[in-house]
Amino acid sequence: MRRYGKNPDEDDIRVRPNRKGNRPRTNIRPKHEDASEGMVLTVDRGRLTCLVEDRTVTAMKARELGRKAAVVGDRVMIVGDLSGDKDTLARIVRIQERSSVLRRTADDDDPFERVIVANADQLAIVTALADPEPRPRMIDRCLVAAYDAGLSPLLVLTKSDLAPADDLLEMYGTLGVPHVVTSREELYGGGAAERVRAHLDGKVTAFVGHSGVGKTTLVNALVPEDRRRVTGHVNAVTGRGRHTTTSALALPLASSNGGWVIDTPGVRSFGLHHVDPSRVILAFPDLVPGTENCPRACSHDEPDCALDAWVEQGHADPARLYSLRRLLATRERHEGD
Ligand SMILES: Nc1nc2c(ncn2[C@@H]2O[C@H](COP(=O)(O)OP(=O)(O)OP(=O)(O)O)[C@@H](O)[C@H]2O)c(=O)[nH]1
Ligand SMILES: [Zn+2]
Repeated sequence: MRRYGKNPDEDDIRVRPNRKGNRPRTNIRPKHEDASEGMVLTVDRGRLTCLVEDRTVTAMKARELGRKAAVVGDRVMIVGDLSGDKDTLARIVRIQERSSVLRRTADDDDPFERVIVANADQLAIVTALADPEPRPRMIDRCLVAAYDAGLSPLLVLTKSDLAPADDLLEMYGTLGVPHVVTSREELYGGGAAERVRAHLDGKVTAFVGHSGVGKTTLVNALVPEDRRRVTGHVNAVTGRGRHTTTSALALPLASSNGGWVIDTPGVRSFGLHHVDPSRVILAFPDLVPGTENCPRACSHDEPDCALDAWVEQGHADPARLYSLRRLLATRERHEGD
């Protein structure tokens, strides 16, 4: 029997002639009052793994979302089969407003700058003290990305069995960046995992670091045993890690108060050309009042910048202004960034 009325389950819904002549639309839009909220854990070729309550649900983006991509850490509204059973596919119908976004820079593999992590609170910058040698410029760029995105930075210095941390700590002491020094032995026997965890509890922390710095070793010490990754998978031919995916992966922080560790494989650097000096300077509250007499849209690194006078008058430590300018200067890309 033919039924009338607006039933979204109806197969033969009549469509209105479309004046613009593009794809016909039904006047019945799907309703999503029954959607559940989930968190995106990882993305792989259009399939998103989401946590809905305590279930892991595979989902695809609904067409109505258009070009906007959901990324790891996103809070999304999902409809459809949310059982988490094998071979089920749910639909993401909305991406909730983000509290923060972290952008990866464009590179050879991908010409577009992209958001890689949403809603992180903190950026853990993982640097080895040796093998590979620390790269302060890279650390500075990560700090700028963190300050610009409104994330608090955390410096994790690994491989302390190979070299001391003093020089680096002196360099970053001026910035007041919190830090933890670790080694593989201390992570898996000593108290280093607990020391790192103390900075992560209850927060969403994105981990970045160059290949070989010991990020996998570190992350594995922080997440439940059954979520650990295999380390040392470097392809003998290409020299690259086996996991070439650019998607990050959210892992629960073991024995914590709802903390998340977001591992970001393949993130070599951040796009910084969108960075606004007026946001970076917010990480320097002692310098902010000194900018009152700056010219409009001051880069804080130009002859008329009022910060020189502010420091000369003794309102702030000159080393802080030096550090700010060092950070702002990393916005210009160099070879190897
Ligand atoms: N000496 C020393 N070696 C370490 C330490 N932590 C990790 N390593 C070694 O450093 C190498 C790289 O460690 P991974 O944890 O795989 O490093 P990663 O940063 O994840 O590197 P990719 O997998 O290439 O992204 C491995 O051979 C580790 O065993 C440490 O504290 N001290
Ligand atoms: Zn200025």
